[in-house]
Amino acid sequence: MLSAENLRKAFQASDGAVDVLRGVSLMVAKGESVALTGESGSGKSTLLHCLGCLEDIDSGTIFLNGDALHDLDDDGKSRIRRQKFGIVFQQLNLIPSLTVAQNLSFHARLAVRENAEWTQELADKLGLAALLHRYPEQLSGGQQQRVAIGRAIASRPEFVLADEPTGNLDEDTAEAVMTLLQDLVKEAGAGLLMVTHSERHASKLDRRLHLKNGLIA
Ligand SMILES: Nc1ncnc2c1ncn2[C@@H]1O[C@H](COP(=O)(O)OP(=O)(O)OP(=O)(O)O)[C@@H](O)[C@H]1O
Repeated sequence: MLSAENLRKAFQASDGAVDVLRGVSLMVAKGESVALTGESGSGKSTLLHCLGCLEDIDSGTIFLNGDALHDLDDDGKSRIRRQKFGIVFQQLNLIPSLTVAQNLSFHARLAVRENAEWTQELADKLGLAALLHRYPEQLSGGQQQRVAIGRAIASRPEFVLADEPTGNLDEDTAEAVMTLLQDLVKEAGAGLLMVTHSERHASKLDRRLHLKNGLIA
């Protein structure tokens, strides 16, 4: 289970401090898929980054299956990120100099959990089997998004954090990619917290959390 209690996070911008998270508490169970919605600028990406140890919090607690993430130093945070989380970023962050196959197994290799059979199974399920030797720039937007999803799941994470994984895709492709993501996460028995602007996608997940004025509404 991933749980956060009273998370606070402010940024110092050139025009003053921005209080983004003002006491956020939430819980996502293992195997549960939860949508994170909220207006643009409400702090969805910030919350995801804080939960995934990519951004330091000002105060509050974050626990993943009993481990306190808020107490970890930078090395500890990197280790947890590698071992426990699969993260799909808004800007996919595929590595341009690596092939699709190498991108798919990149995080699994870092987590020392590379498994050729599982990676091949993912490539088949994601419709990437014929593209394994291509480079990211030789793929369509939807194909790149599927590689980013496969890469996040290849390391068999306990939790997948996805920041609008279907942004920039047309409705039909987005729908197909979403279904794949949900199926793969369920099959892996992982939890999913997914930022989305789409009512339709949010309604397909088990539950929804809505961020408003720095709090879960
Ligand atoms: N590094 C930063 N420095 C200063 N302000 C920041 C920084 N990162 C984010 N912010 C501010 O924090 C607020 C929340 O940003 P965030 O990206 O988390 O929102 P969001 O809900 O994900 O938005 P969107 O739906 O548009 O992607 C915004 O007001 C943004 O301007």
